[in-house]
Amino acid sequence: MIRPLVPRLAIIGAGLIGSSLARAAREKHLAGTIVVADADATVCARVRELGFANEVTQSAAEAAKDADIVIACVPVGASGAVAAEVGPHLKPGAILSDVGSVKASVLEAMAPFVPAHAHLVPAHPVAGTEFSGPDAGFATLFENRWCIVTPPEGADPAAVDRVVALWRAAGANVETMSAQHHDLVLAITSHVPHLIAYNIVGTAAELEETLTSEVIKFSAGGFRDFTRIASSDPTMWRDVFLSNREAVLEMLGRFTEDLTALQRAIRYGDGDALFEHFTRTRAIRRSIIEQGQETAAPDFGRRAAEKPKHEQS
Ligand SMILES: NC(=O)C1=CN([C@@H]2O[C@H](COP(=O)(O)OP(=O)(O)OC[C@H]3O[C@@H](n4cnc5c(N)ncnc54)[C@H](O)[C@@H]3O)[C@@H](O)[C@H]2O)C=CC1
Ligand SMILES: O=C(O)C(=O)Cc1ccc(O)cc1
Repeated sequence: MIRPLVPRLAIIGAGLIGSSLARAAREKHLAGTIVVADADATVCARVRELGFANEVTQSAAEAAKDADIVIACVPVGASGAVAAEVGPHLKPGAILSDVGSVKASVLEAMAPFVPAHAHLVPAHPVAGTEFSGPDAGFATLFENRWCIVTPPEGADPAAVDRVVALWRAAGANVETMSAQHHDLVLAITSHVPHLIAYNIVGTAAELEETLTSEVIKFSAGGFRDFTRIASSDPTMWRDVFLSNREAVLEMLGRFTEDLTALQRAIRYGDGDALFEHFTRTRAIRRSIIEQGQETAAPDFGRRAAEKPKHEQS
């Protein structure tokens, strides 16, 4: 029998990302044993019904015992608590990782709890949906998507290689960078766009009653896409903005300045400025499509086949 990539894989948090990773690991035979822990008893019961784990427990500590790789798949604000719980139970050579959308603060929160005989190798699969919970996951979520690995300075190269190998085997393309750089890039590519969506949908919801109902009735194209993003999990996104405060504020500052420039062009009827701006942004969209990361559909990076069944039309 071929030895699996990870003899014992522990996944802490069985929501969208944790359950997708467990499903991918199961379908692709990446782990000898998949142990799933979730603090929520209802989630544990559902994971047992769905059957993508070999063992299910409410105790992260129990799941971490004897595990080769432990991956925290919880909101970033809970990653320190998970590290504190599993840290004392990590065996020599074990790797603690995560999937959080923010990296520097997660590294800072988890590092103090990782014993000298274990390794901390954080990661972020840049793939997801607006849905949460164990039913929302699917095995192909990471297929041909990026996973960014952010090893701390002096990380053990063999431990980093094992995390990279796991994500590649789950279908992802992997790139390595510092946690700080990750947070700056993701602030503009993911965090600020989510904030814009939350904001515009909030603005529409607070218009006069008749106008709001027309917004809902005629919502198509742009606004409809924003409502999808703005329905993402409130706990997860609260934690993202509180954890990546500096980078988000930096990018929001630049965004606001550029928005003011567009506002001025509209006010003064500067068609050339608007045309030049829209031409530049169109080119960016085209280069994303050419790199094969996006379909032409306005769907924030997801291909139809990657959507959960209930979403496919
Ligand atoms: N949703 C998305 O599209 C993406 C999310 N991420 C990151 O993945 C992480 C998880 O996100 P989702 O899977 O969407 O969340 P989710 O809300 O679907 O699942 C999180 C699970 O963690 C459990 N949990 C919370 N605190 C816990 C604790 N202390 N111990 C054990 N279990 C605990 C919850 O009960 C829940 O079942 C977040 O850090 C998020 O930033 C990364 C990429 C995409
Ligand atoms: O649903 C979408 O469009 C997303 O953007 C999903 C997503 C959310 C958070 C991440 O850190 C990565 C991907």
